[in-house]
Amino acid sequence: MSYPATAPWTRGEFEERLRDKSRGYHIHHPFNVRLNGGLCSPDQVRGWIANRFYYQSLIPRKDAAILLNCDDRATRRLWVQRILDHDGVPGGESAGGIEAWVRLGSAAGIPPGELWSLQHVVPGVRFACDAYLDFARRSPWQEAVCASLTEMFAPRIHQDRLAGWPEHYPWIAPEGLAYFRSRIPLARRDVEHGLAVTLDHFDTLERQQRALGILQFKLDILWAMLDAIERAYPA
Ligand SMILES: O=C(O)c1cc(C(=O)O)c2c(n1)C(=O)C(=O)c1cc(C(=O)O)[nH]c1-2
Repeated sequence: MSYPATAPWTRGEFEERLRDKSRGYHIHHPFNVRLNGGLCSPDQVRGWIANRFYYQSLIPRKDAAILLNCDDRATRRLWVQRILDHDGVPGGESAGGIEAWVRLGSAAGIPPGELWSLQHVVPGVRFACDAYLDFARRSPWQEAVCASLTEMFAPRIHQDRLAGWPEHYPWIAPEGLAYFRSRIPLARRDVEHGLAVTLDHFDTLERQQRALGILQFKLDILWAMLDAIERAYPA
């Protein structure tokens, strides 16, 4: 039996190609390699935390843009949890991911007001994060879901931080690292859902190739953020 050259990849093959994109993840960026290898100065670590705060602060707005564009109730019911994970629920069990990031900043010596002021956010980081929010606003919701799939690769980078930072950066109070610990199960849960949406929606070869392009766009955002941070906080 012969298949036309344009037959879509099987689900397994498509997923493998998506996962293969890990090779371009920011875990391999020279700045991250130095950061998780214990080679960054306190100013560089603080610069990274303060700049990444902008990304964290936009994530729930990005997820709200997906909800706005999503006409599928079943998806919205699952997706709304992501906003609560980051913003927290008043009186709830967890203060939320953004608050946990603020605590990371405090543990590293950055007062909350200084983080919230965004005074340390450099233009390249701002542009990159804004591009992600803008993409989620303007694209079909399934494409924005696909862009979130860099989270497939995130548990490893969080684990690297948990494993290395206490020894490399003993001046950071250990309770500040709680954000990284909290994200590992949440990222796995999010990816399970995001991957199911992506494997269902991108069901022709052309669409599957588009999905790989979207994932590359998101990898580029994360990479460009570290390029900008590296430039702002030279060794
Ligand atoms: O620390 C990291 O390297 C990292 C990367 C990513 C990512 O790959 O987009 C996310 C996160 N962290 C993260 O904490 C997070 O909540 C998150 C949400 C999303 C998303 O696209 O919806 N990515 C990420």
